[in-house]
Amino acid sequence: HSNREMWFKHFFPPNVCPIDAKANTFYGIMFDAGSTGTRIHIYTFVQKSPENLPELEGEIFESVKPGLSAYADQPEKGAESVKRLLDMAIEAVPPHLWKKTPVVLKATAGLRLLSEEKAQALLLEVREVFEESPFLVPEDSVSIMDGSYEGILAWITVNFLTGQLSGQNQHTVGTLDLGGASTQITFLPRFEETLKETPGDFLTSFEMFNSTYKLYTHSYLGFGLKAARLATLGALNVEAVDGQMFRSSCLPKQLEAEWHFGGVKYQYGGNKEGETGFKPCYLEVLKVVKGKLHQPDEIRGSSFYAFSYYYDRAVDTNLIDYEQGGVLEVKDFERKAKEVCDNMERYNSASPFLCMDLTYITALLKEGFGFRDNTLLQLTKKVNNIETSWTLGATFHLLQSLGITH
Ligand SMILES: O=c1[nH]cnc2c1ncn2[C@@H]1O[C@H](COP(=O)(O)OP(=O)(O)O)[C@@H](O)[C@H]1O
Ligand SMILES: [Ca+2]
Repeated sequence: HSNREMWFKHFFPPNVCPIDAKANTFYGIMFDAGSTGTRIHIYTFVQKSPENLPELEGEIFESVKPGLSAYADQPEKGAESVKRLLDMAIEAVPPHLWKKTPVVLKATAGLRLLSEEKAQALLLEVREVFEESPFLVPEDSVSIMDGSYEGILAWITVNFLTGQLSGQNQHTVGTLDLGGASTQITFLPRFEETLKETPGDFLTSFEMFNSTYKLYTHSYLGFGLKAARLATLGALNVEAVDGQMFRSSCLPKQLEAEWHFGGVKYQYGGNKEGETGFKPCYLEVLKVVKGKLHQPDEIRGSSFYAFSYYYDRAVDTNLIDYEQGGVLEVKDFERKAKEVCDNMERYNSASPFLCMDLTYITALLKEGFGFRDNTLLQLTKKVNNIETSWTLGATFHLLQSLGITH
């Protein structure tokens, strides 16, 4: 007897308990093949009555590094990393539900940046792993996700978890996701002006939970934190990186090191002779973002939920607590960037990229999206113990398309 059945029996005498909790439990498995890692999210739902929406009961989460794109030339090995995670689902889902439990993998910017041929080879190998598993493999179960969906689905997740998608007075919140290779901004415009001023391909209508939302969303490929490092170093889209040394004023003066990303090896280092510190670093980073992003006026006055690398770098610099998260202003990132960049020796034990990363986040928020210094950012990793990731929104969408929910 599960805890849930005990919980029901607390309210109903055993003979009139209206729901067999076990018979109404179902699962969904969603893989996030990100540019820096692959993650499995196993969600448990309970349908308490046929009229109501199913309730999310819990999540099992596990991740591996590196991401699939690091296996660009060894697709079988990439698929093996997926199989190791899928084995967890075999343990977590009761055998009699395997056949009814859908498994889907969606890849993001890491695979978008690979050649079509290499990306397809990886996806094919993963599909074979899925076909050999006991789970339900829907059509198109393994694919590269469209960037606009990445933003929308994360927005659905956050607004579902914070209770904004149910009930009458909906005060939805905008979301900011900063991945390794791409970044997304998504919000529900409130002003007619915003809809008028926004390019058509930044607006997407989306139906979920019997409502239609016309969302502002865009995914900027190449503007993730790690892609931005390469852009700042001048190493993005460079053909022959071998033997080249990429230098930046955002790195410790004496540093010389190697870095692997997306299956490519880069050599990088500090400005041995020249300047280092926040000022020259900010100018370098500015070249990467200035004039490259659409700036909707409406966001200047609103607050946003921010996660992924916004969260990680805020934790690394003690701006927030790892477990609790917290509320920051845009200027807090700038203050930290100055502190780290102007005292690089002191922060040398952390990542050598800490100064560059914080400076990029500052420039992206201020000069990229056009946020104010005092714009509030709610830094969140989990809400009610569920990861804030597009994967939950994607699972709702999947269950809806399979007719499991409405
Ligand atoms: O389930 C999750 N919950 C919270 N953060 C996550 C989750 N999955 C990935 N992240 C964060 O996303 C960032 C990595 O981005 P990712 O590898 O997904 O690149 P991409 O989105 O550009 O493909 C890291 O900050 C990592 O902590
Ligand atoms: Ca991601």
